[in-house]
Amino acid sequence: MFDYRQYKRGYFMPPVECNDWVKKEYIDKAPVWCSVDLRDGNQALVEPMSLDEKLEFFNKLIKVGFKEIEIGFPAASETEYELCRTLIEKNMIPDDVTIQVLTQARPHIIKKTFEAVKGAPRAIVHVYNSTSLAQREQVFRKSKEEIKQIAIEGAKLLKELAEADGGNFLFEYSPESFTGTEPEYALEVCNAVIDIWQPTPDKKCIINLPATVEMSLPHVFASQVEYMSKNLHNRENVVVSLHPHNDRGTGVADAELGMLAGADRIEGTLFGNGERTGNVDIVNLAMNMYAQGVDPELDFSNMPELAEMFERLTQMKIDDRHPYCGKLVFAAFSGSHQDAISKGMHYRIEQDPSKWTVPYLPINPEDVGRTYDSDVIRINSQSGKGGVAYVLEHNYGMIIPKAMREDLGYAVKDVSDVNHKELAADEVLEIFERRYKKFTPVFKISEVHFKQIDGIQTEVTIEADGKTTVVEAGGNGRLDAVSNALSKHFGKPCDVICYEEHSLKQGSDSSAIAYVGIKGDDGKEYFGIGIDHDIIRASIDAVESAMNRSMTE
Ligand SMILES: CC(=O)SCCNC(=O)CCNC(=O)[C@H](O)C(C)(C)COP(=O)(O)OP(=O)(O)OC[C@H]1O[C@@H](n2cnc3c(N)ncnc32)[C@H](O)[C@@H]1OP(=O)(O)O
Ligand SMILES: CC(C)C(=O)C(=O)O
Ligand SMILES: [Mg+2]
Repeated sequence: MFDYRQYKRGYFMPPVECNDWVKKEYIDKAPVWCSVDLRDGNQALVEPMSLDEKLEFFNKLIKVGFKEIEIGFPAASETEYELCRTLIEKNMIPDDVTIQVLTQARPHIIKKTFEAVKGAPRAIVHVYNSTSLAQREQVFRKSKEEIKQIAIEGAKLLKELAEADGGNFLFEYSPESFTGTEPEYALEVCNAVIDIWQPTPDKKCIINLPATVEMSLPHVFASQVEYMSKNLHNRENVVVSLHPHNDRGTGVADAELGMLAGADRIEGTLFGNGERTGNVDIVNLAMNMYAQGVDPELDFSNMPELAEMFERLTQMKIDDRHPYCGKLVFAAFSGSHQDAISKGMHYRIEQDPSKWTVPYLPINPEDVGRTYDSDVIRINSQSGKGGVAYVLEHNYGMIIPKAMREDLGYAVKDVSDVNHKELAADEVLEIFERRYKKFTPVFKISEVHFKQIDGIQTEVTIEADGKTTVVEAGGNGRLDAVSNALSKHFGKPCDVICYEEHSLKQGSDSSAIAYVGIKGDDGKEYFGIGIDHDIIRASIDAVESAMNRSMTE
């Protein structure tokens, strides 16, 4: 049954209008980031991570720059508990990093959690209970007052056990399923918790507003967050945290608008792993800030390494289109995009290499450990001359003359179209060489001699149809003299309309490439190339190839 009438909107608007967040244009400061990869991410995996895998993940999160890391739900399993004990007992928690542990608001689970964090240099104990209408009615079958009592009792027990332990603990409370909870009621429960904890500037508490299930447009969530942020007790000593999930595919928008609405902290995961459609993707969020010139306070400069670790340990796959990280997110196959990117890259070098404004690429791929050569301009049947020229320039140092690009562009895309596949750089090179140099010729020039009398006089030895002929001709330069010799011998025009050359490699073994275009007797342009250590030889080869093309096409 595919019937939309069985559904209705399950969220509640705040009792008063809350839309000050609309007036803020962008996020100008990184929030406090809390990774929940090892808890929410882990609990959603087909095979939760082992102790060693979690330790590797933890160390990588530290390397990226996370200062708060929810390491698990210690009462859930031996592995979760052991991770906690290992990090504490082996002094693996850096001084500027705080671990966080999650517990239900149930006494035996809270007690077990405190046993797990005993001796931690610092720890956030995160307690939650569900407050939504659906869960109150269906799961707990309790009244609003009874559900509030669960939160109150949990909050009291946290305070009591922390005081008894004397350790360095901070508290966090989540009205789980906040998005399905009436905002006035969520506020009432959170304020009851704050009133118990009595946070101070030195010991703030965290109120975490989860979009446990994302239920609304992001602006609705932002209004709910603003309502909470404006009405929480002791607000200056409360860190308002968000924990968006991505059920509607707008977890990132929830987090961003929620920050505009007053949130100070974000809980999320790398690449958006997590329950169902995932937690909010912190890589995406942080890179969105980065791409607008705001310091995200996380370092994603080696995205390929991070992605490799993530895929290996979680056995999840990062989509090819995943923002800032997927294999294809910097790739341009289409001609007009390639042309603009290629021109934008040159413009940047000419104008100000310290600024990035290249069209179609929100960030410089090199910033996240990607390369221009293999990641950006890729060739298939949608590609154009600019892209093909870019590939040859960036991979082989060949600067294809403008006049030749269209002819080459169509030749390359035709191959891709016929074979129905992307072409790698070496395949583009092969097409280029086959078209302009390595094809079966009508004739060959086996010898050339020059004399400098009244300009240049030449003797060109031409081999065609099994015959060898020496042709004499003159010209105002070597290339002109050779093209005149060819024209004389074959009785066809060989007018050079384009000639460019440049060296290909630096150093003693440097070779040169020459590009020649001629106009044939049909008025069409034909191109050839020559590559040799001797630039004269390279240019003669190029005109020979161009003339041959005009006689074979
Ligand atoms: C949105 C989230 O991601 S929340 C985090 C979810 N993560 C997990 O659950 C992973 C780890 N969890 C576990 O390993 C287990 O659930 C445990 C070990 C914590 C508890 O297991 P169990 O004791 O078997 O109970 P279970 O999780 O099924 O909970 C059921 C009972 O706890 C109650 N309960 C569930 N959550 C809470 C809560 N946050 N606060 C208070 N009571 C709760 C339920 O109402 C139910 O009560 P009942 O026995 O009276 O019917
Ligand atoms: C425990 C809470 C914060 C949670 O994971 C959620 O509500 O999604
Ligand atoms: Mg969650």
